[in-house]
Amino acid sequence: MSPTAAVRVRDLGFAYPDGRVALRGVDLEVGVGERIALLGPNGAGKTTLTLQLNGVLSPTAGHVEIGGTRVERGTLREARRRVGIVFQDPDDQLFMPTVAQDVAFGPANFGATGDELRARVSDALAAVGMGEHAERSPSHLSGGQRRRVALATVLACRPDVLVLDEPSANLDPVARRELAEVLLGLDTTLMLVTHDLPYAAQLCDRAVIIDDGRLVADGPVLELLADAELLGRHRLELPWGFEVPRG
Ligand SMILES: Nc1ncnc2c1ncn2[C@@H]1O[C@H](COP(=O)(O)OP(=O)(O)OP(=O)(O)O)[C@@H](O)[C@H]1O
Repeated sequence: MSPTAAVRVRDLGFAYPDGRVALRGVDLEVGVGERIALLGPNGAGKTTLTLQLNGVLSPTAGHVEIGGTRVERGTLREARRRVGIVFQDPDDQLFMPTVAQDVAFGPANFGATGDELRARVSDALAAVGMGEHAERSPSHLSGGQRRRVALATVLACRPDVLVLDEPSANLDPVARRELAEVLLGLDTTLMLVTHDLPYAAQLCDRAVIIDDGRLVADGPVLELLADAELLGRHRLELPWGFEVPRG
């Protein structure tokens, strides 16, 4: 057990208010700077797990630690600063009149002002290649551009852990590749929730499979993807013709 783990999830259980159990005894440790894919079929509990990391949802059993600090009532603000979640639908994250205002919103909320705030906005927009679009309305951007801006809104908060929920969904092949290049250029701890197994292979070293609220596999991403029987058991499939690169 590393004292410097970016994320430590201990025996985590969660049931929604209607009684549906979404997580059962999940243990997971993610090292600083590690890139890990969270794989699993629809309804497995992947999004529910990510929402526990910054306290949007609170566990019904077990706990989460971020950078060694337990996520609980008194540390929620800190957890939200440290863990940035990019939601699947960029429109959940964009609501201001301009791109720059959207990107400034998070860091301003965490206390950044003046030159510091301006630098955060321009750095985050430059990181996602959207610097030229700062004064445009997010609603006038393409889906791929909105996804980049949504990522910038989170990067501007300079999180220690970046969580992306289905970042490649609905992107054209060029936008998908460009987003991968952006993500590969970051040095934060990365947790990627995806059904896009080649994307997981490209971006991550390690993967876990979650099914029916349980963590059922954890290992090098290429080893997991090469195990057709394991994938089949958890309703995961590589795209036709995709060859798992030899690790
Ligand atoms: N607000 C909610 N109230 C009750 N049950 C919910 C709620 N949100 C999700 N669930 C249930 O919790 C379980 C886990 O859902 P979750 O969204 O975490 O799965 P997922 O692995 O992210 O799925 P997907 O790949 O489809 O996005 C599912 O059974 C789902 O129906």
